[in-house]
Amino acid sequence: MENKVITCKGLTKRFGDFIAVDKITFEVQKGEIFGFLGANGAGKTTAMRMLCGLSKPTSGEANIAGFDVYKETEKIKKNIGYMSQKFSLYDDLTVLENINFFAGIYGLSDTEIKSNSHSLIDSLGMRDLADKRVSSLPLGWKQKLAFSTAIIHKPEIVFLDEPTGGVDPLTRRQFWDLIYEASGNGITIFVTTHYMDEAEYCDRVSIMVDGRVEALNSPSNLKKQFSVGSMDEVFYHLAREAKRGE
Ligand SMILES: Nc1ncnc2c1ncn2[C@@H]1O[C@H](COP(=O)(O)OP(=O)(O)OP(=O)(O)O)[C@@H](O)[C@H]1O
Repeated sequence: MENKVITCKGLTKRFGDFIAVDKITFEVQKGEIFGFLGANGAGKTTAMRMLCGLSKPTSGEANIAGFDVYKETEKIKKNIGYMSQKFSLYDDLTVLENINFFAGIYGLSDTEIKSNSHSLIDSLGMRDLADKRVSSLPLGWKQKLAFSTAIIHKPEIVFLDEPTGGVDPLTRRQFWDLIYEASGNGITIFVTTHYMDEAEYCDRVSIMVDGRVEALNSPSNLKKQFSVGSMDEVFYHLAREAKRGE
């Protein structure tokens, strides 16, 4: 169990009287692909912001890559990558400018930036697109580029908040090839999604309902636990109990 890179115990966030995240407890192993599911309003983003050191918990404990979420938020930020649908790339910069920008933000040296950015562009098969503005790329390409820039500093963990919103299943599948590659290189993946095909690709999945983690296991064990044939049905079974959401 020495390979735990995320541990949280009784982690809670209140907004006034409202308990957005209610005593969540789990551990994630190094290199694991951990799916963080829940209906709208279940508390995923609030929980993820605490784990990234962006929001102070009300109570409970959490340790990320060896650092405490109350006292060592700057160290956490240096050791993680983060990608969301809302915050990713600069549309008016080129592909290469975006890569260089994020590499700089993540603290890489000029020499590292030069060598990393060119090998990244090659590995993504984007050499012909290096000088194109990001605004001209299809969404699927933008997502792959955003993911690659989020891990350019080889973080311990990358947090992905609905990374593949709005693209078709084939493009999602291609995106997941990058996720598997990163996980094979020892990067832990913490991913929220509303797509149940993606839930099937995770090593383990937790499902939040009204601020609490109501189920946590591998997709195959969850299906056994709820005696159903798909993650869709597992999710429906739990989410229909939810009081929050739409
Ligand atoms: N700053 C805040 N002040 C008050 N309530 C908040 C605040 N941030 C979130 N909430 C509430 O906490 C609950 C959980 O929100 P959160 O955004 O974490 O859910 P989510 O699971 O990420 O949902 P979605 O899938 O829609 O993004 C919601 O009811 C939301 O309205």
